[in-house]
Amino acid sequence: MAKASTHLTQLDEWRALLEHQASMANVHMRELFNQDPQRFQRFFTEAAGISLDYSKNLITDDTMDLLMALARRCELPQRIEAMFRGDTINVTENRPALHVALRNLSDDAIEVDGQNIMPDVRETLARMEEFVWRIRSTQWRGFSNKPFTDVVSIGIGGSFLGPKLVSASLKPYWHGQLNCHYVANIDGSHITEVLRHINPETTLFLIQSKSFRTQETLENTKVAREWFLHNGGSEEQIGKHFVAVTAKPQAAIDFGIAEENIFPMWDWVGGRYSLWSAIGLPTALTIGMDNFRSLLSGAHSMDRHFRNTPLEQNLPVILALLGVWYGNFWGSDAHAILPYDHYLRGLPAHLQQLDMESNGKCVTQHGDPVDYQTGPIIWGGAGANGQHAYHQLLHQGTCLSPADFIIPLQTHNPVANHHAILFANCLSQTQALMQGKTEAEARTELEALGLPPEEVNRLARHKVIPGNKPSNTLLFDRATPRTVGALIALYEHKTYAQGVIWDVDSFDQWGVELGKQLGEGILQRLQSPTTPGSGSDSSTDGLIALFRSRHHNGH
Ligand SMILES: O=P(O)(O)OC[C@H]1O[C@](O)(CO)[C@@H](O)[C@@H]1O
Repeated sequence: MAKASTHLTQLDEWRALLEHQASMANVHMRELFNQDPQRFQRFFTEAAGISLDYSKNLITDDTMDLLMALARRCELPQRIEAMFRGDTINVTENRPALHVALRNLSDDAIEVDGQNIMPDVRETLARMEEFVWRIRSTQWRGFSNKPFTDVVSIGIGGSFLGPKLVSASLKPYWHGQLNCHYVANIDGSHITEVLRHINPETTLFLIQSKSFRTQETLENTKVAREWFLHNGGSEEQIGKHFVAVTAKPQAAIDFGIAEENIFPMWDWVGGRYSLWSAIGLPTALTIGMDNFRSLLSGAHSMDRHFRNTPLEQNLPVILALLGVWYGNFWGSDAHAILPYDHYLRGLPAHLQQLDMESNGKCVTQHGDPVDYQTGPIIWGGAGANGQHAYHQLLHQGTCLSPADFIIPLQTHNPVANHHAILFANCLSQTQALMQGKTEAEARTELEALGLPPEEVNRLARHKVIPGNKPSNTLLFDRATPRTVGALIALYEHKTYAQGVIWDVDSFDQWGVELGKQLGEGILQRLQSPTTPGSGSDSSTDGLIALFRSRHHNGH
């Protein structure tokens, strides 16, 4: 068990980091690079096909030593082992978090309650394999005997973001005849827009819900079912077109899904860690099972790295500790994810759920309030697009948001000189963030343009860029199933490692429940004028009345 967290800020290791930060407060990264020509080599490491340059951070060797000491004091190596061993690390839900078992390609057994879970994992993979083969080879067809052309995955949160990200990341590996769509939102426009473009005869619906009681997913499934029945399908043919993935098979059966069309999930997989399970079926259908297994093997090599590599060379641990450094010692409360790869543009959205749902916590795993910052706001978007939008704030704004720049060395689409230009853009951003531009440099530039002295004086300060803004550069050869698997697993482990330092339960998500509870009562009041419950608060009452007034008026 980790050090009791109310004392985290009292630890000698924590205090040492506070003192060290004070000594670093006026150091500029430019100087650090000037002083040490080996800085890149010193702060560069690789694992599982992913390279990490973390030299453009506000760190010295001492910083890393002190961060590693904190990690050891928080028993990070023991906690990593506890996760792989299947200990009950999700303490509030009283279960392990064993997404690593889903990609365990070794012969090692992994036990939950004394039972080896690997046979179930392998059997499910074999079932997926057969199912994927039957659909892709057109053995399994729609009700009019036509091969499937479209897969619609209905799910939300972890039952949506992970598979959607992987499908999009691996678009070059898609089956030419099979299109994949995702429906998540309860906003009726989402499913309307998807249904508008597909044919019920050739569409397969995958209902993805670990709990099988998520409102958005169940309501969208009802709409899909009605649409199917009103457009040529019949009750008897539902079995050909509706498949579910869930840890609650009875709920899916009660809902009308045929028992043989249900793929299992398990309590020991968290929703946001579930893309490696049968929740990955839409991905497997689009990229094929061989590629899906390569995805798992990429993640598995990152797992082995995380488990077996000393903290000093451990990629997820390094990223985690850098996040702790900025969040807890430099006052940063945001972290940007900037993939310079069109196919990986969904990465910020997936990592938002992964990180913010995992570490957005204000009590420790023992239930004590924390007196330090936990998970940051994760945000971001595709580069180079962001350079023409929010990078201004990164360069000259007042908030500190360290950023991960993520870029492949090679592209799947060598169009003209695009990849070299993209790469240059990525590097120029990290360089600009690091070195900035001094007032003297700004003046020299303006003078070189021949501007009169008063114009130089007026503009120089606006052109100053402070620099000293931290970034990581993550590289891999190309977005292949293996590298994408390793990259996502890297962030999963980073998230867990930070949760260990902050002593939170990274695998529960009680915070999302209150909105769901309140939503039920509000829905009743929106729909029924006789439902009591007014007087909750004037804002909510007023907004409910406004909605009802529009609906009474027939809008
Ligand atoms: O797969 P389910 O049970 O439908 O849940 C979907 C998502 O909802 C959440 O529980 C949050 O509301 C996520 O953790 C989960 O990924």
